[in-house]
Amino acid sequence: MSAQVIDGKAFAAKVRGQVAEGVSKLKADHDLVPGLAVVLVGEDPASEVYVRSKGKMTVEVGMKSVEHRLDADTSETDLLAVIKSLNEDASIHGILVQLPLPKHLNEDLVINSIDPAKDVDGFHISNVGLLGTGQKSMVPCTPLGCLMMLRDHHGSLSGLDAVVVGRSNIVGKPMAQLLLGDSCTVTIAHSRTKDLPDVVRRADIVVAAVGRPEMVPGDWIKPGATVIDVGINRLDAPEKGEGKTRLVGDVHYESAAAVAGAITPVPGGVGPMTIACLLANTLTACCRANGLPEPEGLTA
Ligand SMILES: Nc1nc2c(c(=O)[nH]1)N[C@@H](CN(C=O)c1ccc(C(=O)N[C@@H](CCC(=O)O)C(=O)O)cc1)CN2
Repeated sequence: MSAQVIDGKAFAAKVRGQVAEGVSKLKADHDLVPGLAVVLVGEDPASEVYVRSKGKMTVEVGMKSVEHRLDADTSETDLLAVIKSLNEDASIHGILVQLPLPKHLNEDLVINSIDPAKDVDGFHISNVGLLGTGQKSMVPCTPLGCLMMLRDHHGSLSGLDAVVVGRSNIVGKPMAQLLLGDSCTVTIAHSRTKDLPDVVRRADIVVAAVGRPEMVPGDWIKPGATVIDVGINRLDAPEKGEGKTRLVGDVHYESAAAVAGAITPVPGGVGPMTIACLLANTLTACCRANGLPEPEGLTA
């Protein structure tokens, strides 16, 4: 294995430390405490874990944490009423609705009912438009985390060829916008892209966010390229014992690590950066709401 492993867990801890410093300065200088509200509808086990972690880490960096846990059969009207009350609550600077939502709820309608200034996920249509036109916005947490790791590894990204494999609204599209903003030459590829291996082979930076376990093998990777694996796929692992599972990314780690210059592991790569960037966005939202300068190094 030759690639340098980009340690997302350690990087995320550093980002959370910077957020905690920013929070303590806000308290000392302005008597302000950023507040983050997380809304969970239903009992999806993975979502439960993520929401618990978000609440714990919010408190650890010194912010106010509020959780709204609603039944799986909650009506759209009731969910919108919760969001309206959070939009109007001056002690809340960030609102997040954990995804996926139960099927009977219209995800776009729900997300677009969040005050865009409090939309710390960056999923509101206004924030999507602002990011797409290069204006100040709230930036989706996972792509922001990837960008931070890439900037840290490369310094400047200017002129590099980047291929994003995946075209989701949550990761692929905003990731491409962020890389363009840093002057990369960006290709968005996906499962139907013609000659996908050759397209990926051109890239100095590969961001894999396609949601298919180990889809990108090492022989698609240009020697020395940086590989950011956004995938989190849980597979059965009978070799570890009955009922056991293991997590893999969208990249075949062993073969890719043998040729890449740098690579993020799964777990311990992009995943932990998602929550760290959520906290960074909440601090940013609080600063903006109060007309204060934004924290340095924590935004795009
Ligand atoms: N409203 C949102 N919903 C969802 C988002 C989001 O950004 N906003 N992203 C994902 C889930 N997610 C946060 O919500 C998230 C996913 C993964 C991790 C993480 O740290 N993963 C670990 C592995 C965890 C495990 O063992 O299962 C890792 O990769 O090391 C954090 C947050 C969907 N929903």
